Amino acid sequence: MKCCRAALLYKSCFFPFSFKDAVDLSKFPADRIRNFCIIAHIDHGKSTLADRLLEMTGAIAKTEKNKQVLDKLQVERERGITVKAQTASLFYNHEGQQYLLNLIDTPGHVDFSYEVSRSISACQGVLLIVDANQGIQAQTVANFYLAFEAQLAIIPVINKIDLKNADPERVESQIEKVFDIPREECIRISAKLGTNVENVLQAVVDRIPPPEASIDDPFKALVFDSNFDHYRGVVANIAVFGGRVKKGDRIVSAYLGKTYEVNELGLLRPDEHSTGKLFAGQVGYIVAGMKDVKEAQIGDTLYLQEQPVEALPGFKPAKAMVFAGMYPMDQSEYQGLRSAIEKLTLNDSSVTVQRDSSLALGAGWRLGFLGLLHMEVFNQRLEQEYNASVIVTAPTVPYKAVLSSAKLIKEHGSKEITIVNPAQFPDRTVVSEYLEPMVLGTILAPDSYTGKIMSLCLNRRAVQKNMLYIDDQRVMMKYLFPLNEVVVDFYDLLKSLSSGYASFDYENAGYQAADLIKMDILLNGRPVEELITIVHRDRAYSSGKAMCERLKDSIPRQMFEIAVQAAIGMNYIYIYIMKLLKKQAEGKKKMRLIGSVEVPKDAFINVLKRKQK
Ligand SMILES: Nc1nc2c(ncn2[C@@H]2O[C@H](COP(=O)(O)OP(=O)(O)OP(=O)(O)O)[C@@H](O)[C@H]2O)c(=O)[nH]1
Repeated sequence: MKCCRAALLYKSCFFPFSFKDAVDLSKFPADRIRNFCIIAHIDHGKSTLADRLLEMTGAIAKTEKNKQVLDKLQVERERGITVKAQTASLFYNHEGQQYLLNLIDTPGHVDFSYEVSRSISACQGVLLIVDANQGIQAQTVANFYLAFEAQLAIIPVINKIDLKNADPERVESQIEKVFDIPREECIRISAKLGTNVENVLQAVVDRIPPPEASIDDPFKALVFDSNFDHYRGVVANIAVFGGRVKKGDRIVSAYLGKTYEVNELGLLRPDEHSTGKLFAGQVGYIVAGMKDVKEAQIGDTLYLQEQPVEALPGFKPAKAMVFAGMYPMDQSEYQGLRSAIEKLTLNDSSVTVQRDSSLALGAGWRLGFLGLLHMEVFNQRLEQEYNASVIVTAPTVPYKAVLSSAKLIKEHGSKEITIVNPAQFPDRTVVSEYLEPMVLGTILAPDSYTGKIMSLCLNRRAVQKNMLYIDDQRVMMKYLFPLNEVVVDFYDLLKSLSSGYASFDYENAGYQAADLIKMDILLNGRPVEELITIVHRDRAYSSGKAMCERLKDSIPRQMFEIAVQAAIGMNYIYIYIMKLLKKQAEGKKKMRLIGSVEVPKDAFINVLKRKQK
């Protein structure tokens, strides 16, 4: 699917330039190669800058149609966000020399920061884009540290200087204060108009070191991304750290120890250009008959069968932070949904899938995602690309329980268990302690919103760790949050209470003991399987009441009276009786029948989203 779209794009936008005639890849020694990625807060202009760089180096023609060439997925174009990082090799002439610049586009949303770290692992430098009007945001800080810790060269680029309210002076001061980068190193550009973009290309050549890779070493490559193609199997994106590889070579995956024959390889411009070989320092794609993305593990090392090498240090696999059940609307659609989920996960190895079943919802799966946006995007892709209709249960974070029952410890083979399904939450009588995942959140906002933000954080059981003025008007705050409190709607609320000015990002911060309980929501006495949640005891009443109220607002009026209840075990903590007036309209939306009540499918997610009082 993705490849077909890529092929169409290629036809419509590729510059009339004969690639093979112009380039002999073996003539690109590593010292004329630069591997870099663009990192930034969401919407600060990465994709627009990438488009300009592609145009200026002749990879694509300059037309309106080519906006955001690297954002290939339908959901990316619709939502205006980048989900999956793409790679493009550019040829650039500088002071009489031709350079090969490998650009790796990265996503901006917090859920996809895992993609950012994998892109970084293939690079020696980054362009850190900051919007000239908005200044440094939470994701700018998070991305800066990813690059800084990986010891990459960092080129600060201040974008959107054409905007009326642009204040590059102020942004330069922020960059100096927060990142300790001299203001003279900042490049002011307008990616939209192309202003000064040439300076960015020059800086890439001058300031980013070439990869330390020698063609005389044995072949060694890092797999930093992979996609699945129905015809050819896995297409892995690799960065060659040493030696050379060509079509027909037999290569080994260090992770699995399996051997494969190289069928095809080449550069990405941004579409595939078969070159038949790749050399030290280059970045490109390789197809070697791998049938499953799990065979091309991100972070794996590839080497030649006859020249084994020590594996490169891989990097931590993505960890699912949000889990939810997915079930077909109708059990007769089970097979179709299974095949759709299989196909989508072939291309997204960060989604974890476990078979699951429930009395009310039948057979389905429990899926793990990097965050709520990741889950929503996955769901949207299932519906758009596979026409699948699914029931999604309340998202939950991975809680832990320390068991006290010898019988259960034996059954599970360990004292500590992870709970990804609230329906399987173990009772307090068999548990000595519950633990919840914590995150360290960074919030950046104008100081006039500080009071409101502090009370929102307090309301979410957060503890303040730090507060810093990054200039005379903007504050950076650090809070330790229970992950559960930020996962669903924290960001939406933060945005709305700060009129869109606050930004937020978080990183994992381990586990902490917490007083947790399982809460059921019932409709006419029937538990709603989608809405079982694990809550903090202190929050049970307010959260149960709010969920009941939102559920009643989400259900179309019915002929008869119904009860909406929240319960902990056998205790009802809140009851709401609805006076119902009219027959439910035959809605276009798909409904789920619970007891005798029809509930619209999207009601469940609305019920979970809390509103700020
Ligand atoms: N005025 C102005 N607008 C710009 C400039 N660069 C980008 N934009 C606009 O800013 C918005 C976001 O740009 P994108 O390039 O999609 O941002 P991004 O950082 O790639 O976003 P994600 O992929 O979602 O992280 C778009 O509406 C662009 O047209 C610029 O130099 N000037």
